[in-house]
Amino acid sequence: MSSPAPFGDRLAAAIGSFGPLCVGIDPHAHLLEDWGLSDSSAGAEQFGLRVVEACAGEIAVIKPQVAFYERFGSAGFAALESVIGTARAAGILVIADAKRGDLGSTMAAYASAWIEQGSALESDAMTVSPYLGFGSLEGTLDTAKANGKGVFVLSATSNPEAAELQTSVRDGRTVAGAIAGLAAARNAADYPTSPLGSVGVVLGATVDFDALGVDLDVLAASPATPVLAPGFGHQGARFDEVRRLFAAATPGTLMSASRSILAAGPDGIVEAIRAQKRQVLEAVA
Ligand SMILES: O=c1ccn([C@@H]2O[C@H](COP(=O)(O)O)[C@@H](O)[C@H]2O)c(=O)[nH]1
Repeated sequence: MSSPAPFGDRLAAAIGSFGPLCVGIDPHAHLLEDWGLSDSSAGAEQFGLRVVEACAGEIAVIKPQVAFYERFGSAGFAALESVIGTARAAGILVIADAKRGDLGSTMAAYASAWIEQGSALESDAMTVSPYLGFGSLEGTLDTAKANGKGVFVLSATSNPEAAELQTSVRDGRTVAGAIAGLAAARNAADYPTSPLGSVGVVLGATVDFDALGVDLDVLAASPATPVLAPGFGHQGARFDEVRRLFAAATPGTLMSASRSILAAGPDGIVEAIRAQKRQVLEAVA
C-alpha cells in the first residue's frame, strides 16, 4: 500500500484551488423524475455522473448521499462505485455520506468498505456517527490515518430534532461540544504538522453553536479540525453568513449544498454549480 498525503493536506490543497463548496449528490426520486431519469440504479448512476462531469475542474469535493444509492440494493452500490470512481479519477475529493456507527469491530468492516485503499467503494473520507461512543471510532481513525483518508464525525447536525440529544450535558459539556473537542484532540495527536487535520466534524449550518456548546476556537486551533457543514440552500442557511456562523473555524469549513444545486436540472447544473461557487468564494474572500 502506498502512503498518500493525509486527507487534511489534500483537502486544504483542493480548497485552495477551487474554494470550499461541497456539492452533494442526492438522487431523490422527485429529482430523478425532474431530470428525465428513471427511479432506478441506472437513473441514479446517470444523475451522479452528470453532477460529477459538471464539478470536474470546478469543485473541490463532492458528497454522495449513500442512502439514495443503497435503496437500490446491489445495483445501487454498483452505481455508486461508478460515480465515486469517476469523481476520484477526475481529481475530485469524495466524502461518502454513509453515517456509519457501530461497535469497534463492526466499524472496522465499514472503514474497510469506504476508506481503505483499493476497496470497491474507496472514497477520500466518510461520515460516521459517534453515538456508540467516540472510542468505537478509534480503529476507523487508525484506518483513515494509515490510508491517507478522512473521517467526519457527527457533532451538531442540521436537523432540528437533533438538539434534544446533542445538547445533553455531562461533566459540564454538551455531547456536541465533547465530540468536537475529541476530534480536535485527535488531530493534535495524529496530525501535529498539518495545517488541517484529517478528523473532521459535521456541524450543520442551521445550528446555533453557542447554544449547542461547540467551541469554534477549539476547531480553529492548529491543526485545524475540518468542518463539513450541510444545511446551506434548501435547509435555509446562506453562504454569506458563513463567517458569522463559523467564526474562527471558517477557513476549514466545507459548505455543502445538495437540493439547491440539483434542482437546476441537467441543463442548468453547470451554471448552478458555478453560481453557488461564486457566492461561496465571495463569502470567504
Ligand atoms: O447534519 C447533517 C448531516 C448530513 N446532512 C446531509 O446533507 C445533505 C443535505 O442536503 P440538502 O439538499 O442540501 O438539504 C443530505 O444528504 C443530508 O442527509 C444534513 O443535511 N445534515
